[in-house]
Amino acid sequence: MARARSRTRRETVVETRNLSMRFGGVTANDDVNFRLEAGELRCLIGPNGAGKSTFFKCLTGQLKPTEGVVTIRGVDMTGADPHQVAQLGVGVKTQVPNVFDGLSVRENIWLAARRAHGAERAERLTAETLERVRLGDIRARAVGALAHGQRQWVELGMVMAAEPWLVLLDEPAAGMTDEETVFTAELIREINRTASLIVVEHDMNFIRAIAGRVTVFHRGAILMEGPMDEVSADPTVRDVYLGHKH
Ligand SMILES: Nc1ncnc2c1ncn2[C@@H]1O[C@H](COP(=O)(O)OP(=O)(O)OP(=O)(O)O)[C@@H](O)[C@H]1O
Repeated sequence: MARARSRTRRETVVETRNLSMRFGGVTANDDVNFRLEAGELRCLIGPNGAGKSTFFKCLTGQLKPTEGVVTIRGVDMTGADPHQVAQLGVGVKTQVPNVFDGLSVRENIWLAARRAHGAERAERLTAETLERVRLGDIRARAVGALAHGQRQWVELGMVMAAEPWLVLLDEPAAGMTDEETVFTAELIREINRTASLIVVEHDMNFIRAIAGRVTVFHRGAILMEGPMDEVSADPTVRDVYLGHKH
């Protein structure tokens, strides 16, 4: 019996229990109970100020929740530092750029690979990653001289080169053109072949393109979860986005 059950319920890779985060009088997250299963690609959506980024930061160690617990693969990571989260094999891309502008595309990706792996493997992963993010032709260019979209792909490449099993991305398609957004969605689906993902995003077309499950935040709490089609057709979700219900 136990065996049959474990086959139907996949491993929980991220869980929060009764997570709340307050900034003075502002409740940014309010009693959030969240669960991500192995292999999932989950988007966090919701109107401005709904609490998505705050929740994301509680998962990555950028913020320590006021109340509640965060576990990653069953390990209590509540209030852990970002580097402790990274050490578990978690790849994180925050809204704040995390590249060395003075170094080349290749050097940035190599550094990320080398942080996680030995020299030989880092070399191989760097070459593979440059292909995957299609930046091979500009590998020698300084990252500081690149266009916005290319910089974002360098950062995604840095996440990929470490071969994480869990990836947390905050607005990976922000400021991109439609064409760039399409390729970014492709990259994310590719990452999902070997990693579970949580992606905070605004762009509805992008969310449809990556086609994962969606968790809708509203006023710091989870309003609804499900496939994008179901969620976007839900009258309450539509009202929240149009600002009818406050
Ligand atoms: N450091 C902070 N100090 C005070 N209030 C904050 C802080 N960070 C977030 N907040 C508040 O918490 C609430 C949730 O903000 P959060 O940035 O998590 O929302 P969001 O859903 O990510 O919004 P957006 O889509 O605009 O990024 C907002 O009312 C915001 O003003």
